[in-house]
Amino acid sequence: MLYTFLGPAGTFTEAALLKVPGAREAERVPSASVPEALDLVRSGGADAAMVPIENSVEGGVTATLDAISTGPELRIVREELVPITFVLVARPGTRLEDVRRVCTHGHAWAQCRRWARENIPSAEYEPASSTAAGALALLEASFRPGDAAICGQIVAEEHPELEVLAAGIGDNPGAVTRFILVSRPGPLPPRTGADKTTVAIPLPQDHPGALMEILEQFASRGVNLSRIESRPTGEYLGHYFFSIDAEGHAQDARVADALAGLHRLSPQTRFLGSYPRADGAEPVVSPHNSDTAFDAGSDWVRSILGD
Ligand SMILES: O=C(O)C(=O)C[C@]1(C(=O)O)C=C[C@@H](O)C=C1
Repeated sequence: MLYTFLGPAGTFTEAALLKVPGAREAERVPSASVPEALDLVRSGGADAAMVPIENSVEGGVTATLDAISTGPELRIVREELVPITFVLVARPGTRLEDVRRVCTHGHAWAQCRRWARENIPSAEYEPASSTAAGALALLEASFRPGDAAICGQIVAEEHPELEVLAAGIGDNPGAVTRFILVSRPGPLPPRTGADKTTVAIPLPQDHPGALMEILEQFASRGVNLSRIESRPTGEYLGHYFFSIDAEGHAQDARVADALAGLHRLSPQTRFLGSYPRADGAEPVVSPHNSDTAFDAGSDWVRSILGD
């Protein structure tokens, strides 16, 4: 297996990848951005990519939601949850009161905003493609005195040339980011009973009540949703798709039936995968939405038709 991930080494995404059994021993190639990681999988340059999808404080990672929902098809085969804690690093000799510019990933900055306002009020934010990329920029020629970065502790441990000015600087101590492992389409990971299914559903145009009808496909089959977000398709103003995580596997009859309903409503619906939940939580399924009940319903209809 050859894995890629949002790099460079030391990102939270790499920490998520290292949780995958066998990934520590496998070949791992960092990518500079989420679209680059996914394109490397599409082109066959990597077998799978680990990318962030959702943070408990800052919400969806739009770069991922957009890049997996357009272009050649990909499939999510696994998810990982990583607790997020941040440190502020700088070149040795920099004091907290000297910090004028903080380079980091947008999601990291958003999670440390309150701390930054209170502790480094004159610091400006400089976007980086990842937390580790922001920290490594401190070692480059573009460095200016007063520069600092927000990253994970691991980056500071790997780079003694950087000093930790403050630790535990996240505004929400329980912050967690969810990451997905993405492959080219292939056999689905087997159903475990504690699974998730992800879909991207373009909202049909000139169809009053379309969103309600989409949600009804899940509700009427007792399928719980764990995430729903709207994103512009980019085609024209006002055209959106919904990115949805539902509890269950496409091999569950209630989920399969909901998917068929979605396709009827919005034929461009994209199936993005059924995969085991990282927290192992099993959904509560009422008896009338069980596989047995769906089978009994189909058998009954077949008997009416004389099949
Ligand atoms: O920059 C990193 O270290 C990442 O892995 C990306 C990312 C994100 O996209 O949210 C992951 C977790 C943290 O919330 C901050 C940044």
